[in-house]
Amino acid sequence: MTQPQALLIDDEPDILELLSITLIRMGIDCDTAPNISQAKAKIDNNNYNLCLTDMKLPDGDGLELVTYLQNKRPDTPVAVITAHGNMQTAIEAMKLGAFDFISKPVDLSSLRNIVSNALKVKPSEKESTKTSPTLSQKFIGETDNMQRLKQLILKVAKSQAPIYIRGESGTGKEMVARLIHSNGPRSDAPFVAINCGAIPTELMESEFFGHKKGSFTGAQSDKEGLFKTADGGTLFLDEIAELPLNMQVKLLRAVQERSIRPVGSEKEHPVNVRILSASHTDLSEMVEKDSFRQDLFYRINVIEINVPPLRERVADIPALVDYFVRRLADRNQITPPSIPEAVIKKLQQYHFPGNIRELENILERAITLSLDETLNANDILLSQSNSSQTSDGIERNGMPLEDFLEDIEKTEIAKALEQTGGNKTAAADLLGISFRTMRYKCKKLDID
Ligand SMILES: Nc1ncnc2c1ncn2[C@@H]1O[C@H](COP(=O)(O)OP(=O)(O)OP(=O)(O)O)[C@@H](O)[C@H]1O
Repeated sequence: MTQPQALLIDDEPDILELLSITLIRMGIDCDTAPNISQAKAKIDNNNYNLCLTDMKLPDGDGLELVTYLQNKRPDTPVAVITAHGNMQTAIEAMKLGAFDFISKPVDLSSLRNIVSNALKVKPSEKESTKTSPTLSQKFIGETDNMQRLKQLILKVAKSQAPIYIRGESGTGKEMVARLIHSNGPRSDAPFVAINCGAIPTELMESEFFGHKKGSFTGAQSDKEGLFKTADGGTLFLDEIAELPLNMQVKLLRAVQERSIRPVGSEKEHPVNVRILSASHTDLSEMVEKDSFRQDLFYRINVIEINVPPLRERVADIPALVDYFVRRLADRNQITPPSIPEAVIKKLQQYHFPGNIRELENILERAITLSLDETLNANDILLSQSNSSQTSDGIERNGMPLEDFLEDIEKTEIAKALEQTGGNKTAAADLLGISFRTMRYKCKKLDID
């Protein structure tokens, strides 16, 4: 196998030497350039496996090279070297397509991580939505917006940029995060998902960063946090809007410094994780209301991905139904029932507040209850709980508004819990609220 080749661009000979020595020790051939014009000439004539560029060069800035490479050599990963603390330039470079960034003074172990991840990036001709098995077989959707989403997943999978995935409950945000991980250079390392709304506030810091034995009552032994578990891989922060403000500060620090400090420890530990996050609430609105930190939002939202609700891609319903029915039949060891057009029509007219997860649940219930070889439109039970008719026809009868609204809330929650067999997470999805809100409301309204 031929040795990989890297182009290093910096006007400071000492830095070029440090970078070269580190990369040569990793078995990489190094070529160097002191400015943008020489770098461009070399890029034109060589197909490098990796470029590393300083941001401040005598004849321009590194962003120009990032753009140049995106156009000329889109398969060559480029990482930028930024002045310490200059997060803004690093984020701008990643938005333009840089693979990752490293700040000065260059930390050699971070440099080695970035370089080895960059060398694992596969060129795009070998990766397309057709050839990626998980994308073509498990991520169902051929409508234009889903095709664009699949292309975007493959593109961002190659970079290390933090991604924020936005979409209603049950649209497939976690699936998108898993696909970004499995199609990228970290795919052999762990993917760790955390639901930020499901961790009790008092345990959050220890869950994220770990703790030392004896650091608080109940800490009977050292514990590794989720950042450490995800080391080398991806950490997926689901429902990030649920993070309390004090944890937002700590998360920002960990993301910025790329290191963590377990509760009760004096020492910082470097970690190498890619952060993906998701939420069904509008984080930018929360930033405006001061309930989400702007600096954290800016840091995690380098690239935003929107997952469309199911009602905006009804043309995908037949393929999704086919996929889920086969999967459910396989799981239950039965022959998949046939699906008449009337079933598809009924589903396509529904508004799916719980999106794909709700579709899956509806089909599961229908298959479990129906004993026929053909699913009947009557087997498809659709929730009324989110329809606009909910409070129509209900008389307030002089009841104070607050009590009246509580009554409605209680009824709707009870209905959703009944539909999901008492599963609070699924019921929260059906109602379009977070698990944490669900837990809070159940407690407040005295629902078991
Ligand atoms: N395009 C798709 N093709 C097939 N299955 C899908 C697709 N999108 C989502 N699913 C399935 O739908 C279910 C819900 O997806 P997922 O958990 O990723 O949604 P989510 O948006 O993260 O939900 P939540 O907001 O509750 O965290 C999962 O079982 C997932 O496998």
